[in-house]
Amino acid sequence: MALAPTPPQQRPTMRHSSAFLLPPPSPSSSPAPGGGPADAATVALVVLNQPLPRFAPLLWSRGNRPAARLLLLKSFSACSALRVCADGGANRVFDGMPELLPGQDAGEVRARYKPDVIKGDMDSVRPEVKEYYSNLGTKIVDESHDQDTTDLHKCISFIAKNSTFADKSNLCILVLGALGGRFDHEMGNINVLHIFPNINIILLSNDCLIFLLPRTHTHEINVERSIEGPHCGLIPIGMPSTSTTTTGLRWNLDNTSMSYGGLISTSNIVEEDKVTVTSASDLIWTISLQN
Ligand SMILES: Nc1ncnc2c1ncn2[C@@H]1O[C@H](COP(=O)(O)OP(=O)(O)OP(=O)(O)O)[C@@H](O)[C@H]1O
Ligand SMILES: Cc1ncc(C[n+]2csc(CCO)c2C)c(N)n1
Repeated sequence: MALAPTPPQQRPTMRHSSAFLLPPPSPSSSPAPGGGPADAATVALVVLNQPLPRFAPLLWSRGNRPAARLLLLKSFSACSALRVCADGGANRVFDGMPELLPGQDAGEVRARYKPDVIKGDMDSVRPEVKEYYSNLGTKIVDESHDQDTTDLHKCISFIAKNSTFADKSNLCILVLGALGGRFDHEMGNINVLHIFPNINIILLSNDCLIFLLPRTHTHEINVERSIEGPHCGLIPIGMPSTSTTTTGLRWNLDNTSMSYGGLISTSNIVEEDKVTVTSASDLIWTISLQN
């Protein structure tokens, strides 16, 4: 017998925040308000084979300095506990980190930004990059036998199996370079959100971020208006939503149905610091990032 959907008023609330993108607080300032998935979350970083977003060094190295780590743990805890490169993503770290930090010695930067793992079908990582990181102790996981799942999918499976992240409710996976490239790859990356609906995965590019809002929860999205918005979208991918209700947007939905081929919410505008969303189907939330 099919279970009846949970009535909207009985769903637990899931809180989201992009506070992990804020510049690190200065030691003298009081902790940022924080909140959301990154609040006391363990963060894993996945780098894809796309130009590194400008905030890649910030997200990568937050956890390296003990003092900063402590401070951040109290505020928004965006320390990357595990850094995984999806195949050719390793080339992007090797080439891109020195480019993003031009005032610093390239060799020193390269050695500092060492991935923990390179995983994928290994048809894109350059041999010298693989050897360089392997010599520094990076774990290389060759899954060239699997030509049915994407490298991002392989990386998320790897992180999900890692015992450090036994408590999935406390895990936040930030995926760098997921958007703004080849459309088949972008769709594959968004599909991964639907394959792992119970893991908090955030797809990032320089221009926007995307995450899944599972239908099982009411969502409270704390908008960091100094760095994100105002443009946003709510999109049902894969199946229509018979009912979505929102607050905090210029064009709110009120028990409204959405479907591909019918109404979807694009070019919407965030009007309040907090946006709430309840929906009968899983939705994709996307918001612009300010440059
Ligand atoms: N142009 C792109 N746009 C968005 N995501 C990308 C793009 N290129 C790669 N990716 C992401 O980075 C991951 C690793 O990329 P890589 O190029 O190593 O994969 P690949 O399997 O060799 O790709 P393909 O053989 O289809 O070119 C991919 O699984 C995908 O998630
Ligand atoms: C129906 C179908 N379409 C495409 C592929 C190809 N493919 C999908 S993921 C992947 C690995 C990329 O690193 C490859 C080659 C497939 N296997 N099955």
